Formats: sequence, structure tokens, C-alpha cells
Amino acid sequence: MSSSTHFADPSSFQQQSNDFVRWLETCPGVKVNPNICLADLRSTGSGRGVLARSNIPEGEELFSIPRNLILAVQNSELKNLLGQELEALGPWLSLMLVMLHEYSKGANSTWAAYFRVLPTRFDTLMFWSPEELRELQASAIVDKIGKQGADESILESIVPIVRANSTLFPPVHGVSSYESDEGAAALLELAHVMGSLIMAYAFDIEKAETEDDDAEDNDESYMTDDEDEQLPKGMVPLADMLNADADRNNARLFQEEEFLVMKAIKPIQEGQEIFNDYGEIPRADLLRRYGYVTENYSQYDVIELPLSDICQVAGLSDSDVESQPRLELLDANDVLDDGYVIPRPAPNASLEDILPAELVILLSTLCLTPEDFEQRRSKNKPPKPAMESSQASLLYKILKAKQAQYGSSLANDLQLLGNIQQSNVALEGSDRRKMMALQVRIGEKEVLQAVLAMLEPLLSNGSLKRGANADADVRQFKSARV
Ligand SMILES: C[S@@+](CC[C@H](N)C(=O)[O-])C[C@H]1O[C@@H](n2cnc3c(N)ncnc32)[C@H](O)[C@@H]1O
Repeated sequence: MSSSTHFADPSSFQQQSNDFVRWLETCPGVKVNPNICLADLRSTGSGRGVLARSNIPEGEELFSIPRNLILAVQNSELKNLLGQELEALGPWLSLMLVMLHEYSKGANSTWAAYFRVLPTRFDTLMFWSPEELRELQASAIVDKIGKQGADESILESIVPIVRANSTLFPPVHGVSSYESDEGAAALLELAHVMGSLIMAYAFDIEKAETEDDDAEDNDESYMTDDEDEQLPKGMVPLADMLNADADRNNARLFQEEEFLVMKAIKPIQEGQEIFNDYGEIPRADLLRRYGYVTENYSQYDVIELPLSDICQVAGLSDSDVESQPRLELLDANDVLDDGYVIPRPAPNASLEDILPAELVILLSTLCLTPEDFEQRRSKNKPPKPAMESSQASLLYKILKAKQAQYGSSLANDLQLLGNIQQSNVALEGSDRRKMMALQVRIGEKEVLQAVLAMLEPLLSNGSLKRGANADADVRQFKSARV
């Protein structure tokens, strides 16, 4: 979110905010603390946000939204009007369809004033051109965007329902019908707007009787997950006007029996922005899902090593479990992953702190001599996650190969970023996207460089010096986080 360009009719921005707040105030059960306000933060590049008008103590209720005001399947008349079970579509598509229906009703929708404050254009990776995406270079995030899968889901599941129920989905934006190819293309575009809103704005809605209050979810690209496990999603007016910024989180949504209640979780000073928590996500994921990055998320940056790349460097002809006995052994023991995530090392972190145990087991397995491997295979027992010189040198080569996949060096990128920052120009559109891609790839290259530096002493010493209690060391490797 940068500026006006993300909102339909930006000249009425303030009016839309006022109308939205007025609408909320007329909804039965809504309570908004007079010490907060919805603010225009476009000048700082964050669209709308919520500010404290005066000091707010920790624990104070900021606002409270009744469950029946959530834009969600259970609250839309669509579930009664459509001759099919909406929930069967899964949380993403069912909410997408409900939003398409409510949006198409225009002023007749309960949520009309709410829709008018929501953006219609996004900087999430789903909307980037191939040229813009190339700026992310070798980032694993490029393979997680899921645009093609999303297109297919919409065309297979949403378009036929909309076409078969044209009175429930009257075409909008001057489109005469969704029957033609052009109509389907317009519907696809609108469905992506709804999908992107769900991705960046919706909450997982817990059942009223549950006490667990983890509001935000951690989904991948929309519609690509195993949906069985997922909670229904809902758009919670006002709760989703809160921005987020890593360490500055000072509010949280509590899902109570009849209301969703936003509360201050820290004292908030007059004039301060009120921030929700989008989670500890790397900037690559922040960009994919929310379309922005800020520097203080850099602490969560990671690199991801696909299994196929690791196998290639290790000299395997492919990464198929069926044809690679070493991978088969790990798979049979449930310790094989498609990819491995290494987080940015905190100051003074050790390799044990950052390397996932499954990665170290994979490295160890790939380093076994044929005889040792046969022995382990006969016992169906993978090696323990111990990091010795052979594993370190294999990992070093893997990281070097990853580094070579990026089209520019860290030094060059830092220079480029410095020049852009020095010029002090507020970037818009494609330039802003490219700058965010630059920040993401710098983060990943920094992680690579830091891990390579941590491996170097192992290469020269020949082996990792381990304490007397080797098994205790081994257990310190963490589980993979892919
Ligand atoms: C849940 S909405 C928050 C309300 C949003 N600012 C708006 O005007 O509608 C999430 C979106 O807000 C923007 N956003 C959130 N936190 C931000 C931040 N710290 N800096 C810039 N943009 C931010 C991103 O565009 C993100 O996708």
C-alpha cells in the first residue's frame, strides 16, 4: 500500500473514512473507544491506519465488533439464496463468493460503506509483472505466488456459480455480462481483488465457544492449502484497518463469545499508531501477502533451499524418492522435506540454533559412504543431526550455489539501495515494487553470507568441536520450518 493509487476514488478518501466510521456507529453492538481514530496515512505509505487520540492504558478495549457484523459466510444472505452448500468450497472460495455477492449489491449491501474503504489495487506479488518479479532474482518466494492455481480455482469453481446465478451476481464496473470471455476475464479480475483482500485483511474466525484467540493465520498463497484444517475466514470491519510493523505491535484481537474485541496490549501514547501483529514473517512473505516491506521485519528474513537444489549440488541425478535410496530412507522415517528454511542468525547464534535438524540429517545422509549408508538402510535408521566437516562443506557448496543463482552481488545491491535512499524520492508503482524486491533479495543474500561465514571455521578446522555430551548437542538442532 503506498498511496492513493490503491483506492477507488481517492479524491473522496476522507469522506469514505467518515462514512465508514458513521456506518459502524449505527451498527447495533459496535463500540469504538473515543480515544482512537481512523487516520489517513497515505503520506507515510500505509493507506489508512488507526491512531490513539490520547494515552491509552494497557488492557483497554479499543473497539468491539459483534460477530454478526463480520463479512463472512455465516452472516451473508447468500448462503440461503444459493442452492448449494457454500462452506463446501472451503474458507477462501466461499468467502470470495460471498464478497463478490455483497460487492455486486452495491449500496444495498450491509457492508457497502466498508467496501468503499477497502483498496481495489494491490502490491502483493500476485499482481506483479514478470519483469517486476525478476527483481526478486533467486528468492524462493517467486514459486509460492500461486497465480496460476488461483486462476484455475476461480475459473473452475467461482465462474460457473456466478454464471448460473446471474441475479445474485449482477455484473459491475460497466460489464454487461459474465457470459462472454471478456466477462469471465472481468470476473477473474474482480475475484482476485476479493482474494487479495482476504489474504491481507481477513481473520480466521474461531467458533464462538473456543477460547483460543490467535486471530491472524499463516496461510500460503490463496486457495493452495489443505483446506480441511482451516477455520472459516471473515472480514472484520475496523479490525483490519490496523497496520502492522514487526516490533511495534501494541494491540490484539480477542475472539470472544459474541464480539471480536481489539484491546491494547501495551500502553499507547497519544498520537501513536495502533498496530496489529501479522506474525514473524520474512520480508519475502510480507511482500507476497501484504504487498509492503519495512526494515524491522528484516530480523525474520530467511533463505530457503529446495531439496532439488541440494540434491543437485550433492551429485544426485534427481530428487525423486523412488529413484534415490538415500532420500527414500529419510522419507520412510518422515524426516524428508521439499525444502529447508534457514533463518537470519541472531547475534551470537550457533549453527545449532539456525539449522533445521532435518536439513542436517539430510546433509549427513548425503555424506555417508556407500558402506555406511547400506548399514543404515538395513536398519532403517537415518543418521543423527550432527554437523561435522563433511556436512559443513556440502552445505557451504549448496549455499554458494544458491548465492550464484542471484543475478547481482550483495555489495552491488546495498550500493543500489543506498543510492535510492539517498535520493530521498518517494517511489511509486513499479519503482516502489522494484525497491521492495531489492530489499527482499538483500535480506536473503545477507542470510546466505552470514551462514557461509559461520561455516567457514568448520571447513578450516576440519570438524565441528563438540562438547563431551555429543547427543545433547545433536538434540539442539531445531525442527524444519518450511
Ligand atoms: C489489514 S490492512 C491495514 C489497513 C490498510 N492500511 C488500509 O488502508 O486499508 C493491511 C494492508 O495495510 C498495508 N500496511 C499494513 N502495515 C503497513 C506498514 N507498516 N507500512 C505500510 N503499509 C502497511 C499493506 O498494504 C497491507 O496489505
